[in-house]
Amino acid sequence: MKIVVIGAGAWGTALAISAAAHGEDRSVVLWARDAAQAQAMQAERANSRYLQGVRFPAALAVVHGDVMGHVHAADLVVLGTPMAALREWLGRLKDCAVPVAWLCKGFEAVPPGAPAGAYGLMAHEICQQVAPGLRSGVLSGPSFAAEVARQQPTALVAASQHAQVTEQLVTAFHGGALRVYANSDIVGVEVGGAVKNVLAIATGLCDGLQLGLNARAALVTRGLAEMTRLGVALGARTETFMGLSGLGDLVLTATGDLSRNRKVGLLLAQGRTLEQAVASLGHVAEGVYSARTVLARARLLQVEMPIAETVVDLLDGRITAAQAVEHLMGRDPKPES
Ligand SMILES: NC(=O)c1ccc[n+]([C@@H]2O[C@H](COP(=O)([O-])OP(=O)(O)OC[C@H]3O[C@@H](n4cnc5c(N)ncnc54)[C@H](O)[C@@H]3O)[C@@H](O)[C@H]2O)c1
Ligand SMILES: O=P(O)(O)OC[C@H](O)CO
Repeated sequence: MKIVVIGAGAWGTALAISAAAHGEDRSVVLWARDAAQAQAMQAERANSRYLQGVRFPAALAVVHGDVMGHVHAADLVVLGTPMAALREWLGRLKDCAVPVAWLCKGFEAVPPGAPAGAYGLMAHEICQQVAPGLRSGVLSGPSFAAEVARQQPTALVAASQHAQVTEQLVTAFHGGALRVYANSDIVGVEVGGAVKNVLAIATGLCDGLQLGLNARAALVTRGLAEMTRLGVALGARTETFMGLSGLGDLVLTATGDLSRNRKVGLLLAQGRTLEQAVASLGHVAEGVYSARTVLARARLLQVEMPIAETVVDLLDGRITAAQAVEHLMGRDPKPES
């Protein structure tokens, strides 16, 4: 099996390492956008910018430059870029006969200056728009890149409307320290992966303000209710949110200190500006870019998402961290649903 991974950040690299480390009959090509980074990775046999101390297996080759020759010879193409680059790449791959899966977790950001009511799309919706003939899907679930690169046990979920794509993802990545489950509910899997990032900003803020473990459990639980309400309104199945891409990824990202989204909340609680917090990460924190779209889509569907709304108000500078807490605690009593 030949797997091509496009995007050599933390997650693309970790999965490329993992796929190359198990199975004898495979080759993995990792495409890096940056020539200098590609050269450094080729020389060091490691990605020291994003995953220090992890050596590349022999079956992993790093390439740069024209990727289409590799793409057409592949059995599976994996897009490891952030959400912001997905539209561009799906456009480039639109006539590709090979199955394509993305790893990004988010909703497309609302472009600056967009008219009121404008909203971004989920990854599979972008694909339907720009590459409707592509056999495509998503690989998601609770997974910190550093742990996967070190071959620590991890469970993922592959989702697609095409069974052949989920089968290719399972063949490519299931084995060794990775378990890959299949799910046909791509809407649920993508909503879970996007909304947990927004909620992790909220729990980071909560922990940074030292509000306590009770408060964090309340945020995670009520956050799961928000995520599920939005997902079901968008056409997802409720049970998907009890799975790896719902509860699983929410618990990991909201409580695990390896999370970049959680770190944004922690830094905001320390009084850093959003620009300072984002600049200090050195990685993408998708919740920062997805939050407004999550809220815009919820509003269009008349879905109540008070935690996401509070995160958006905070990110946009309309409220302070202290006011965010007052906002959530000052809400009227409600039935638990
Ligand atoms: N890091 C994780 O633990 C993890 C786990 C699961 C999912 N994800 C998701 O995977 C996606 C990527 O995350 P990451 O952690 O690898 O990000 P990262 O910040 O570590 O790296 C992003 C990479 O994407 C590359 N890139 C940016 N724009 C590009 C473009 N137009 N074409 C090609 N490459 C481009 C950058 O050069 C960089 O190498 C995000 O959506 C994230 O939510 C990350
Ligand atoms: O570091 P984060 O917050 O982008 O989270 C990484 C993964 O999505 C966790 O599953």
